[in-house]
Parts: sequence; structure tokens; C-alpha cells
Amino acid sequence: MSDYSQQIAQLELDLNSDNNQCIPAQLATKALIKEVCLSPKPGLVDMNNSGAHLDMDFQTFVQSIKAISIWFERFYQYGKTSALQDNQQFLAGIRPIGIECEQAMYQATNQVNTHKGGIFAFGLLLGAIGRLEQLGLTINTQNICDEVSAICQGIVTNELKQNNTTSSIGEKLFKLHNLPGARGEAESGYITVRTISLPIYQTMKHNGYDEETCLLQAMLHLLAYNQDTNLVSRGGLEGLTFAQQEARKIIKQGGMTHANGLELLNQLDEEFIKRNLSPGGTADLIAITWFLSQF
Ligand SMILES: CC(C)(COP(=O)(O)OP(=O)(O)OC[C@H]1O[C@@H](n2cnc3c(N)ncnc32)[C@H](O[C@H]2O[C@H](COP(=O)(O)OP(=O)(O)OP(=O)(O)O)[C@@H](O)[C@H]2O)[C@@H]1O)[C@@H](O)C(=O)NCCC(=O)NCCS
Ligand SMILES: Nc1ncnc2[nH]cnc12
Repeated sequence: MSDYSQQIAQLELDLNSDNNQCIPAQLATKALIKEVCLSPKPGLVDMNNSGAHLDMDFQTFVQSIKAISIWFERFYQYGKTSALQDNQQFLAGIRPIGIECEQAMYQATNQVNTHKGGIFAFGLLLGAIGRLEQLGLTINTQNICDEVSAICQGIVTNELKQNNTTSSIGEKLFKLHNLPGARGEAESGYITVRTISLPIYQTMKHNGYDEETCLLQAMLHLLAYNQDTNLVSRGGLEGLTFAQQEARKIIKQGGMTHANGLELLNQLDEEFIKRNLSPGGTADLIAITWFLSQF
């Protein structure tokens, strides 16, 4: 068994032993475990190193997943019990659960932001799945993403365009560079995942590559095309452009199908660390890619 598979098996045993949770909630926990174990991820925390981060390491992520996964069932149940509410009410009602879950994360990590974006995304995805199930609709990638998109209709306009506060990084970067960040991705129904990383992941799988290699190739495509606000917050637009161009160069050489694919990723990791770049939004989309591949 590879280090990746071994570490995942161990963490699943430790963290996903609460099998009272519904299957989608268990899959969300697995997705976060797979994301943090995937290595090497340029600039991010993984099994090799803490990337460009001084305030968190692999163990911080394990603690964070332990704390937030308990909440996943709540999002799903909310989706079921609130299935008939209109979209705006549905979104307004799920957010307090998201905020409580964020608080649990901060408490578990000593106030470090490990999964704020991940909580937002998985809260919405699990709420959407609960709602679809309650309404007797088919649960597949298209319907889940359409449901999240419907729930989030207007979120970019209401919270970013018409809002003059700049208290969060996302709000600031929208004003500065028109980047819609995590909200935009959710409102689009995870278009970057559906049109870029998921097809790459599935094609690689179809061609017989193992899960780790498929996810690394999907990650390269996310790095190349995702408008990651974390990269911009640390490195400005130049940081985002640098990350996208370097990932595209590796993809051009074949990415993980290149004999030295892993070495190229390790070199990119060193470059990101030198430049203090960390693609946290891309990390979330890797987890979402694997999660959606399960439906
Ligand atoms: C709606 C919120 C997400 C608001 O957050 P904010 O206004 O800050 O919005 P964004 O900048 O858009 O990003 C928030 C997080 O989303 C991830 N992200 C970034 N870009 C994208 C993208 N293009 N697509 C999807 N997701 C994206 C990212 O999260 C990950 O990175 C974080 C770790 O990064 P790190 O660099 O370590 O930490 P920082 O503290 O940011 O910086 P440093 O000091 O280290 O430099 C981690 O969170 C990952 O998950 C962005 O950070 C939302 O927060 C909100 O409203 N929450 C309330 C709860 C709620 O409503 N929930 C909804 C229902 S459940
Ligand atoms: N593995 C990771 N490293 C750093 N930031 C992240 N945000 C989500 N996953 C992350």
C-alpha cells in the first residue's frame, strides 16, 4: 500500500468511525482526509511538509477535520427538513450552522483558519443533497451542483457587489480585482470542478491511473485555471498568474503522466514556499472533485 493509502486508511479509522452519519456526510469527511493526505501539493499542507504555512501542520488539519465532520450530518438534515423553503430562506437558515461549525474549527485549531472555505462548500453540498433526497429527486453531480447554484442565486451580487464592507479577504479582493472567490464558485454550481477537474480526474481513472495520481493531475488543472483568492491575498495578481503559468507548463509536459511528474510538483512546491504562496481555494476544490466523483 502507498503512504497515501496507508495514511488515509488510518485516518478514516480514527475519524470516520462514527458510522451513524449519513453516507454523504461520511463522504465529505473522506474527501477532506484525502485532500490533506494528497502530496505533494504546492504551497499547501500535506504529508511531506506544511507548505507556505508557519501556523499549521498536518496534525492541525487532522484536529480540524475531527471537529468539523461532526457537523456534516447537521447540514444534510437541515437540507431535508428545510427542503420546501425558498432558496433565499434556505441559504439564510443554513448559515448559522456554518458559522457554528467555523467556531468549532477555530477552537480545535487554536484560532487557525484551516477549513473556512471547505465548511462553506461542504455545508452547501450536503444541504443540497438532503434537499434533493427529501424531494425524491435523483442525486447525481449535475443535480447536486444545480441545487447549490439555485440556493446561492444572487450571493455574489448581494454580498459582494452591493456590499461596501471589506471585512473579509473575499470582500476586499472582489472590490480590488472583481474576483468572486468561494461564493462565485458556489453560485456557478462548482463550474471549475464540473468542467475542469472532475473530467480530468475521471479520464485519468478511466485510463487506469491510481486515485492519488488522478487527484494530482486534477489539482494541476485547478492550479492552472481556478481564480484562487488565497493566492491573490498572499501574492497579489502576480502570485495567481505565476501559479497558473507554472501549472500550465507542467501540464504541457504531460503533468503526472510525465516520467518526472512528481519531481516537477516537488520543485513547484519549493517555488511556492519561497514566494509564500498557498492555494487554499484549490485545496477545497480538490476535495470537492473527489466528493462529486462519488455520485
Ligand atoms: C462565504 C465565506 C466563504 C466568506 O469568506 P471570504 O469572504 O473570505 O471569501 P473568499 O475569499 O472567497 O474565500 C473564503 C475561502 O474559500 C476558499 N476559496 C478561495 N478561493 C476559492 C475559489 N476560487 N473557489 C472556491 N473556494 C475558494 C478558501 O478557503 C480555503 O483556504 C483557507 C486556508 O487558507 P490560508 O491561506 O491558510 O488562510 P487565511 O487565513 O485565509 O490566510 P493567511 O493568513 O494564512 O494568509 C481555508 O479556509 C480553506 O478552506 C478561502 O479562504 C464564508 O467564510 C462564510 O460566509 N462563512 C459563514 C458560514 C456560512 O455561511 N456557511 C454557508 C453554509 S454552510
Ligand atoms: N491542505 C491545505 N493546506 C493549506 N490550506 C488549506 N486549506 C484547505 N486545505 C488546505
